[in-house]
Amino acid sequence: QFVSLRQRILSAVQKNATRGDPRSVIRAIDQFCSQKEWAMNVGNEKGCILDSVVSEVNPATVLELGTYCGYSTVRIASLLPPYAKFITLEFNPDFAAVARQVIAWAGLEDKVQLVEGASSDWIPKIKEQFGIKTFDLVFLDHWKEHYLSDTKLMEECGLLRKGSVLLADNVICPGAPDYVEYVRSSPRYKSHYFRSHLEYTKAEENLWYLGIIE
Ligand SMILES: CCCNc1ncnc2c1ncn2[C@@H]1O[C@H](/C=C/CNC(=O)c2cc(-c3ccc(F)cc3)cc(O)c2O)[C@H](C)[C@H]1O
Ligand SMILES: [Mg+2]
Repeated sequence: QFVSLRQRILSAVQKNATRGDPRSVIRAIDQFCSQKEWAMNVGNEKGCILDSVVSEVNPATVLELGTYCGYSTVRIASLLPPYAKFITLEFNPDFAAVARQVIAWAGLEDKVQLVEGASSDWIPKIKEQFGIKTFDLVFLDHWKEHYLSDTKLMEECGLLRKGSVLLADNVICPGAPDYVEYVRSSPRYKSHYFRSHLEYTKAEENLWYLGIIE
């Protein structure tokens, strides 16, 4: 019978990764996606950039928009200090179900809260529901046409402060031009991009790093 790509990714993790070992989970997904089937995980090249930003920011509060199969969720959660609060939003129940199992296989279910629902519904409720004032780090990797609206929504909800870091995947491919235009022309943001490649390919890509300066 038909087995979805997300199920095949989960099976590859359960077959090849060691329970409780986040790095082996990441390796298993990267091997599957580079040798068997491409999937839109952030991948190892951009993943290393993500790791360095997480380590440098050393965030007490993190928000991820778009969990997908949990690849970047595992990368981020494995680097967080014990007191950190990490929320990842995923509105597709099938992806949420796979991501929960990938996160659990890595032994990180206590480090991250996977919330099933749309960012636009949940961002306004985060303060009261999770007792979070502002986010030290936000990783944007959901539908690209929602990067801008969700960033504005986070601003309006007072979830961003001076020093908050927004890290956005795919600003080149598939691209988020309105988002790039907005943050580049806004005096509130100091932006910087990390040159990289689209996951598992040689195509040019950037991770877009934004520091909020006021
Ligand atoms: C209310 C809606 C918004 N709120 C939302 N709230 C919660 N969850 C949301 C919201 N919007 C979406 N999601 C979830 O996030 C995930 C979606 C992720 C989307 N990612 C891409 O499209 C992409 C494409 C390529 C790519 C590159 C080259 C190619 F040739 C092909 C593909 C590469 C990449 O690295 C990519 O990340 C997940 C599937 C989806 O259910
Ligand atoms: Mg992406």
